[in-house]
Amino acid sequence: MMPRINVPCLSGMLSQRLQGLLKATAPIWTPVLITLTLLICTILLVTHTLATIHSYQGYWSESRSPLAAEGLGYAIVIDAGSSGSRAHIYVWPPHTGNRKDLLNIQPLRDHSGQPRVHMITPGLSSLRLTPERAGDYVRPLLDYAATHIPAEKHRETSLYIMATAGMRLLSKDTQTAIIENLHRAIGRRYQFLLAENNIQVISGREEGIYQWIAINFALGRFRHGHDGPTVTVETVSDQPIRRLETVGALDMGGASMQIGFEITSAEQLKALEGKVHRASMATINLGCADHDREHTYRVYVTTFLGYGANEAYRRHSEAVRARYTNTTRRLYDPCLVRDFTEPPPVVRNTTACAAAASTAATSSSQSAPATNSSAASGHSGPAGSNCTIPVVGTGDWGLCEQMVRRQIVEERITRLCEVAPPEGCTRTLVPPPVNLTNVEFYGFSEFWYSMEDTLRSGGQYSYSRFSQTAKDYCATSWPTLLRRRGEGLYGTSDDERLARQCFKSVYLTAALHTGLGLPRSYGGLTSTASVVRGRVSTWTLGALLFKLRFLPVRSVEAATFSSFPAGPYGIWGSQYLLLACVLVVLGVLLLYALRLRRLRRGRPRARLLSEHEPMLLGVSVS
Ligand SMILES: Nc1nc2c(ncn2[C@@H]2O[C@H](COP(=O)(O)OP(=O)(O)OP(=O)(O)O)[C@@H](O)[C@H]2O)c(=O)[nH]1
Repeated sequence: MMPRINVPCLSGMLSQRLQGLLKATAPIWTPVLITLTLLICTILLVTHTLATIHSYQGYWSESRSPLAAEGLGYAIVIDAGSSGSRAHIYVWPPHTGNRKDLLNIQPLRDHSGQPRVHMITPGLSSLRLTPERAGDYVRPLLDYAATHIPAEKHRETSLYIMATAGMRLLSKDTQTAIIENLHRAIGRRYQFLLAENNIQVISGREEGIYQWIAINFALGRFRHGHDGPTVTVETVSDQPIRRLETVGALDMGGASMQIGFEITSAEQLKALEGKVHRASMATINLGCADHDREHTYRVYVTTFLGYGANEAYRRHSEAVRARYTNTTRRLYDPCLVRDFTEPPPVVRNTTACAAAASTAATSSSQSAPATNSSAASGHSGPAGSNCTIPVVGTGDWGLCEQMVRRQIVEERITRLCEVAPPEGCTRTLVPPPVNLTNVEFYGFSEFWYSMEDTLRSGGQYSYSRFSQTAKDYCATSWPTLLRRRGEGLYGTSDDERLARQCFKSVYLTAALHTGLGLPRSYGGLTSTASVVRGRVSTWTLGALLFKLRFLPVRSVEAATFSSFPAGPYGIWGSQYLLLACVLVVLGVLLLYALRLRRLRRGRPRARLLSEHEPMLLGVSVS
């Protein structure tokens, strides 16, 4: 008779059969499972280790890091500006290990707590005719740095020389000649790390970005948390982010001026549509990972080459001299302090000058009153065909303001391209196409020197207060100013600062209100020295933070390398992985123990069951 199979019972029969099978084979599969789990974990960990070794090696070979594996890291950044070069020395402790933190880079300080900075004048661009003298030029700066950085650290101390507007105004060939000579001379004499692109003429945009980073770092605006003014940022990801509000940076040097501020709203972003403005946008990621939105900032940053205070003065001065006619005996400049006589003007060889020179030569009574510097220069009178008509200050704030404002407005239309794009041509002093009145700005360099040095009006800016102080200053006669300086009123201000302070004060306000279009009632500007709330805020610090921004993640990897490798999700990703592996192994072990216990307890029942196995399997024979 054929056996009859009861179909509805099939699945139950099978599962019971499976259970029986599992029970029977439990002592075999549990150790196999454990071994497999351990094997997979080992493979994963080895893969991570290899990946980490790879990135670790890449790091050292790629940047020849200035980061000391333990102890302090050092770097030297030379700001080679148009008016002089300054060596800044920076130092930082090992990274905290938290990927969210930037390196805690600080200036090296002297015993009184002042940052160690050494300055030389004139600017690096003064080597344009003698580039072979680059080694002699930079030596005082590097000797200074070498003295203050421990000798055993020299080999791991990166040296950066970043030249700004003065060098930007030179031809590419001249720039290259100076840079090559610097490389050769430094390589011969010093041990500092000097990669090929560590000596650079940086763009105005870069300078602006670095200044923006530096001030926000100094003010703690890159911190996490909401212990300060916050803002909703709509411009870095699909979801708005709430974080600390950053401030804008205004930097007026001798030859150029930079502005940088964060674009936070979609509305501002829309206003910046169009090629020219898009070119002024920079996306800065200060995080450790490529797609780190929390640390990504969209910054509007632009530079106005030629709109530094000294270059602006040079053009203003030319405009004054352009009023020269055959009959001019002396020229008057409302922007120079009253009764100051400008040393003989720039050498110009025009027919009119030649005529004036010969006229002046025949009239000793008309020769220029010599000032200290003009006498020293040996050009206190007419010199052949050179135009040496004196320019006398009248210290008239109102007239000067009119002149300077007109200069800015007219230059928007007429200024020729002095330097190849993208730096020069289109960058006349125009307002950015977004409303700046709600932006808080910090002003550097001339914004500080011109407000504070002689006028003692640094800090919170107010047009009415500042212009009144400056108006009084302009109208003070030159001999009175000299006497006051003798009494210690103007600190270390030299003749040039005292004499041009009137122009610079006017220019500063015109740059803000006519150039950048800020209303005179605007009160959001704070001019500041290079130290803000005890923290340094020079652009060189921003440059270093930016250049070393990937060091934190690498140092985390490096620090944890010997104990446990970091994976693609960092050290925490790897730790989670390890934890998961351990939990799985523990779980399997527990299961195994429970099984063994139950097997031991249930052995007689198992035997009993096995006696009835055919029935339990649902096969009945009829
Ligand atoms: N009073 C005072 N004036 C300074 C000092 N350093 C520079 N200046 C003057 O301030 C102006 C701007 O100088 P910097 O900020 O050094 O600008 P720079 O780097 O030479 O100029 P760029 O190349 O355009 O960036 C120049 O006219 C300098 O003469 C300083 O320490 N004190």
